[in-house]
Amino acid sequence: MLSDSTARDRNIARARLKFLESAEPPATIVPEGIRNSWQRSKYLGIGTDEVVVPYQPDYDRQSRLVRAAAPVLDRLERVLAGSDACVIVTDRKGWVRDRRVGEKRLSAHLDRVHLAPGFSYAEQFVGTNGIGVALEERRSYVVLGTEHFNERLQNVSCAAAPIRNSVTGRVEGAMNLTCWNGPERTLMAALVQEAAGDIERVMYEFSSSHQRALLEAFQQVTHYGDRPVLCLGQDLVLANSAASARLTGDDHRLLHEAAAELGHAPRTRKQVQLTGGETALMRCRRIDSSAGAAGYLLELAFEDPSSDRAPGGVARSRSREGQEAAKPWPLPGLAGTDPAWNTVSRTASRCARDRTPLLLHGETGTGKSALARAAHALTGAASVPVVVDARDPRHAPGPGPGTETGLVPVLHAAPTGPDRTLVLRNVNAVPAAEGPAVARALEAAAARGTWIVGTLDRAPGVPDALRSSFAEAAAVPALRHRLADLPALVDCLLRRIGAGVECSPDVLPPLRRHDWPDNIRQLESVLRKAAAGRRTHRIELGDLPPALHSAGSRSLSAWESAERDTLVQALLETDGNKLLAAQRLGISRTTIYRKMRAYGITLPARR
Ligand SMILES: Nc1ncnc2c1ncn2[C@@H]1O[C@H](COP(=O)(O)OP(=O)(O)OP(=O)(O)O)[C@@H](O)[C@H]1O
Repeated sequence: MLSDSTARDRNIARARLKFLESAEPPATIVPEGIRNSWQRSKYLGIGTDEVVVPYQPDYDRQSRLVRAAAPVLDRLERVLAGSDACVIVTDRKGWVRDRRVGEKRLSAHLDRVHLAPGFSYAEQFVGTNGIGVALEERRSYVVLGTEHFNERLQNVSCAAAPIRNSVTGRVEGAMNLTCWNGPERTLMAALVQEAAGDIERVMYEFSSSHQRALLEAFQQVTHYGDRPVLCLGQDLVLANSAASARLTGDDHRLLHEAAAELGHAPRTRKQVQLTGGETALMRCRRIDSSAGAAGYLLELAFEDPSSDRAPGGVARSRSREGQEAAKPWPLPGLAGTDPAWNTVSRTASRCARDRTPLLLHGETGTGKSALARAAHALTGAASVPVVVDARDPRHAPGPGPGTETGLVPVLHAAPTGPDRTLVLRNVNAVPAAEGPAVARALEAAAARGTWIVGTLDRAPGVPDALRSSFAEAAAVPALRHRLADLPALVDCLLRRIGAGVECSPDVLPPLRRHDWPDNIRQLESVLRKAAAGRRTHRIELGDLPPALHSAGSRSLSAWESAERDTLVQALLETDGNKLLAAQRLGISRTTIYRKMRAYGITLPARR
């Protein structure tokens, strides 16, 4: 005779097959939550024989959730050692953030079905599973073997419980326990709920010490004045009325990103263009609590002098800086009027005129060498700057002392004089051993009136010996931080590309959405390729590469890229008609929706 649980499993398995094959809802023998989840999964067109889930390896391994879960998972890992169980923590969207497995066989199985850190187990990708249902229904849930939508998950059972922020009640993630199917599964729900509660308590301790630290810093600053102040924590925003009157939620996000980029520098300033086009000059301080980094305190000054009512002179002079930055500073052959770009253009021009050695830093392709060239041209010099790249393998140091290789002889050979400019590109790549000799070569060139410019991308480290070779430093903004300049840059680059190439206005939105890790160099290359392959007299949406139609920032495998490109191509060819595109590809409409979501594909609505 069958045991009760085996008979139940068989009945559920039968009900599932019948549901998949017919247009009827699942039989009532199936628990209600599972029935609902099966219906959602079927509607979304999720596969039943293969687990296809998105992967995002670049996640924050030090997030508050991960740190709060670590001691709880450590304890459970010790308790479960050698057993056939595994504990997992996911974020609120179902992305697996940590996993501890008791035995190897289960570990190998979970790897095969991608139930591992970096993958998403949201219901929309995997169908009915403990994590997905608990997050969807916002309550703890047990999914037993055959209740899983996907066959590959049917030999395990799992229980999951949401992890909530105990102050706001917001779901922050899920705690999950998975084990091979077996009789002991009744205790699973109690265990995960207790573990989720433990994580919630640790998170509460973190956030209360973070919130105390932020509140204290905010009160100290706002007590003495009425200038705009904003305090940004992970789930806390404090703004005085001067700040809240001028900022939107999107501005908070922009300012948070800008503050995070400034990193650990104790007190730093930066200009940020807000979503309404206004420029804010922010002074940023990182606030730490006993539980680690709590957030940022931002003191703001706006471009508009009427907003600058701070009693001290500090904010007023900064507002003047803001006004200065707002004035364009055109340089020959280059485009842009973003305040940060104006500032660096003005600095470079002044340094070129005064022959002040300048270090330009910024991400690759932002225009550091181009700025040096243009500022040099603005002095009226007839010569062309000499650019020496410290990363060029031809300038690698020779086998021993006295050999005539390396950077030094190249720098000594560069023409020098009052109308000359010498650009040392990638200063951070100068080998430490060569540093002192390179510094002497730059000094000798500067002594003869040559303007010295160094460039540096994000990688750290001007070699010690070269620190005093540059009297000034200026930052060149990344393209994604000066998107208001995109139309002007596109025009400028198209003029450079060739006779009469134009761009349809439809092309700008996807260009705006892209991250541009290689900045203007990458924009130029995209436009060149689009211009070369364009089907009409101007560049249209369909001439852009598929990656530009997808907003995902994760790196895709070769197979995923190919799949995404095929989807985009089909969508472009059918003028955004998803049904037609799905038919053309031989997949269902729900699958096309799911894949578009997974790859972040965005195309304008059909006209
Ligand atoms: N403001 C601009 N207007 C037009 N073109 C620009 C502008 N800024 C940069 N470019 C173009 O972008 C390309 C990359 O610029 P550049 O080589 O100066 O970047 P970089 O920051 O020096 O890069 P790297 O760090 O890799 O040395 C060049 O073709 C340059 O002409």
